[in-house]
Amino acid sequence: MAGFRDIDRALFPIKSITSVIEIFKHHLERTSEPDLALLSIIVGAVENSLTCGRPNAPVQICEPIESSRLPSLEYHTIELLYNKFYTIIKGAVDVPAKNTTKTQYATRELVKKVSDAVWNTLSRSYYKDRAHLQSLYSYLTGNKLDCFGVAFAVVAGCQALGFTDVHLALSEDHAWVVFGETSSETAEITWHGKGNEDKRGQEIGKGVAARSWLYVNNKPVICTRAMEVAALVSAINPSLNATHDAYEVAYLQQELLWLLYDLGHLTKYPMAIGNLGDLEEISSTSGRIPCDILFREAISSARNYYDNMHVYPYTYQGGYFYRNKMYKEAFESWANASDVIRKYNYSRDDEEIYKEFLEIANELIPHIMKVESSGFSANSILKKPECFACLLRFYDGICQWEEGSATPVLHIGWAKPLVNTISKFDAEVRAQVNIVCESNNGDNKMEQKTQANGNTSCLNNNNYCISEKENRNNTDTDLIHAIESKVISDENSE
Ligand SMILES: CC1(C)CN=C(N2CCN(c3ncnc4sc(CCF)cc34)CC2)S1
Repeated sequence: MAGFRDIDRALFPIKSITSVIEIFKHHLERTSEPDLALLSIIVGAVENSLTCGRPNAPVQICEPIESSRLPSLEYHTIELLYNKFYTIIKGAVDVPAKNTTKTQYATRELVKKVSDAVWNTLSRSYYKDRAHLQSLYSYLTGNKLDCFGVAFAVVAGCQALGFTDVHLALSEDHAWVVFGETSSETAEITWHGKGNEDKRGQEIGKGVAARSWLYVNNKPVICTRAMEVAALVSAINPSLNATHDAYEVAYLQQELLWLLYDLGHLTKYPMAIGNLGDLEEISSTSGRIPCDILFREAISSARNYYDNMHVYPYTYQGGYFYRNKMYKEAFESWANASDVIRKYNYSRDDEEIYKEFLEIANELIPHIMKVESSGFSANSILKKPECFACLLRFYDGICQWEEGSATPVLHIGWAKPLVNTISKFDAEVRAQVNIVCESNNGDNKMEQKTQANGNTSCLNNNNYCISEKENRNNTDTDLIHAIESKVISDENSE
């Protein structure tokens, strides 16, 4: 058990954000094994005291934020919780006496036993999606964890038992572990979504599940210990209520993400870079790179390390452009997000990303069209063929996502906003978009990623073209044809 080092002890009682950052700095810079349980308990306690604390707690006003006093966190409080965690985990697993010479690797049974130890000490029934259920502080004081929190607790438990080979694996909406001498073993350790039977102990989806977005085509973020610290920092939730954040918690999260960024621990973690971008957009840190660069770095990370199989980096960027009324750029980001999802088959485990695309298609894009078609300006996106091309690429990606899937994606609720949007572009603008039909030799979707000019809308002798896959053998072709016939009939009526 790593336990408390003197330096940690010396930093107690924790009275300010700065001292929390000092403890993280020490663990990240001076140890090979940052203590996941300790760090999670500390940030969980700080988050809890500032977001779920007593409503009439004394509010410091006009204090410099980093030194604003926290409700003091005593060393013995944290030590009690830390030892409670170790006792729970140690009690559930009889680990063979440490063999000093041979490194002991975890087994599937060991991982399952640690998962059971956490699982069986959770409250009987509680609202699993509530905020502030991600930390070991929540687990140890309230017996409640969300699905990410269970996965994190299992990895922290394995670390406490001395298994340095057990690491967190993260997709965009799920978490599991890798372990063993070559980290090639995988195991489910938490549940996913609502009403799904958990698959704890099983290997990660090999079959049809492997082609769903949920498992990111076997390109998950495989964490180091420091990236597991980045995951717990990303999971910090500053929300006070539906409309307000506790700004001290947001500041702590932002400063810790910059600490991890500077140490290089976010390089292969697109979502953590995106989270930092969101925080910087809200409140930029002077002397730091701007948030739009962070969103671009997240995309580069996903393209360089995860074969461009992650969607969220593009929706982080698209959301930023949308909030800042950069609508042409937003369309490009969303079309690029759609180019990722088209490579997958839709499965019922993919609800989260389905909701993301539904909101873009049926809320955000219609809002943009409304705003753009109310004022008349020569610079309007309705005059830009490249915007029309991006929208077609966006919708086409969703159609292709559905192709070959057991579960349908599109329904009539999608068609109305879609046709409304398309028909806002005049015929002479639409005429400038060349739909180039590309023959693909019927490879399944994942292999198509290396197509000649891919799916990007490109400038081609003054026309904008998007590649269109031939031999669409799918009912959704009707949708494309419906759009085309609608667009053509408009032409005839003009
Ligand atoms: C563009 C967005 C809608 C904005 N926030 C997003 N997220 C917020 C932060 N998220 C995350 N941030 C860091 N690490 C992880 S690991 C994970 C899967 C469950 F373990 C999710 C997630 C999930 C995605 S995507």
